[in-house]
Amino acid sequence: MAETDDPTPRAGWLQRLREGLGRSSGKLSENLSGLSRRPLDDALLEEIEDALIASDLGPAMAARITAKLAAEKYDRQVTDEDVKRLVAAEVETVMTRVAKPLEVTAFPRPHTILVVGVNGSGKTTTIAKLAHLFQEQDYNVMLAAGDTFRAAAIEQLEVWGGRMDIPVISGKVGGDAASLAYDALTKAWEVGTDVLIIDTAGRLQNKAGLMDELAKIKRVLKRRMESAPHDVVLVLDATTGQNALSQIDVFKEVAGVTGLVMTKLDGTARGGVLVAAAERSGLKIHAIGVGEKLGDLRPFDPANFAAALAGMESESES
Ligand SMILES: Nc1nc2c(ncn2[C@@H]2O[C@H](COP(=O)(O)OP(=O)(O)OP(=O)(O)O)[C@@H](O)[C@H]2O)c(=O)[nH]1
Repeated sequence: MAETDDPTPRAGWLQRLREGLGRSSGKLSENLSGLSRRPLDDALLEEIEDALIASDLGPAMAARITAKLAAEKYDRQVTDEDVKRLVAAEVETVMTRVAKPLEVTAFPRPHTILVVGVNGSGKTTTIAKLAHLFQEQDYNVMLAAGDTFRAAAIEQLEVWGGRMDIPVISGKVGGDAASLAYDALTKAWEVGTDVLIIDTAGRLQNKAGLMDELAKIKRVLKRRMESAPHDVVLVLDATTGQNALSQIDVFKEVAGVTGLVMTKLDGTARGGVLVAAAERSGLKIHAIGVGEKLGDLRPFDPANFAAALAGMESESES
């Protein structure tokens, strides 16, 4: 498990973001390399479009970028840098529409966040990282170990809570997740906690069971506090590529997801999948993870993400 004392200054984060997305930007460079040594014509435009699709940016974005390139450079020499600059600009435009860091807005408190996703997506560590972000903003946080199916998930959350000095409400393995969530909300309300983050089970193999369980959790939370949960956050593992996209569809259906966190962008050359996920689902992107340490998950910043994905220097770095 990762360490907790990880202050992550802003420059350090930009460096990590760039390193984390290095495989993805490297793949884009590789796909584009050697393409731009002749004047831009229809055949070259098609090759560039294919290279962008092969970089997981999705066909719609690839088409828009090549259309812009044609408008700017037809019959003229283009460089890889010209294409990357357009990729960065287009990705930034699309991602700016969906970028929305999680905010503590509920009044009265607690702001209640339900976290959903398949096992192994990085859900538990993401909860710890989000808690860390809220602590950095001086909010007090409580966690609820609502993945009652697995002892390891409960223990892992308790360990994180202990390290960060955050209370963790947990129950027995096999216990009722909804009543645990209700107890946690009651407790958080009583002690004046700012943010309650609730873990949930992620067994997609039993879709109907999962849907019932998540619906029940939401129902009982509402019984205690009509506006809860204030966010239903889906954690996606970027390394699962296209699978991540189909998980969005399932979890939108079973859990009424309101926003996304994508983890493990450092472990894949397919970082473009976040762009495809945003375009396809229209869901808000709250944060991205590029490593295992607490400071490796930060609120989503479209300009820096776009620049890192395209392998360009971002404005804030220059
Ligand atoms: N490289 C990398 N690893 C990550 C990231 N986020 C989480 N992980 C690792 O992914 C693994 C799974 O994370 P967990 O938090 O245990 O995932 P989970 O979804 O709760 O999975 P279960 O506990 O198995 O249900 C752990 O080893 C994490 O350290 C990330 O952004 N980058």
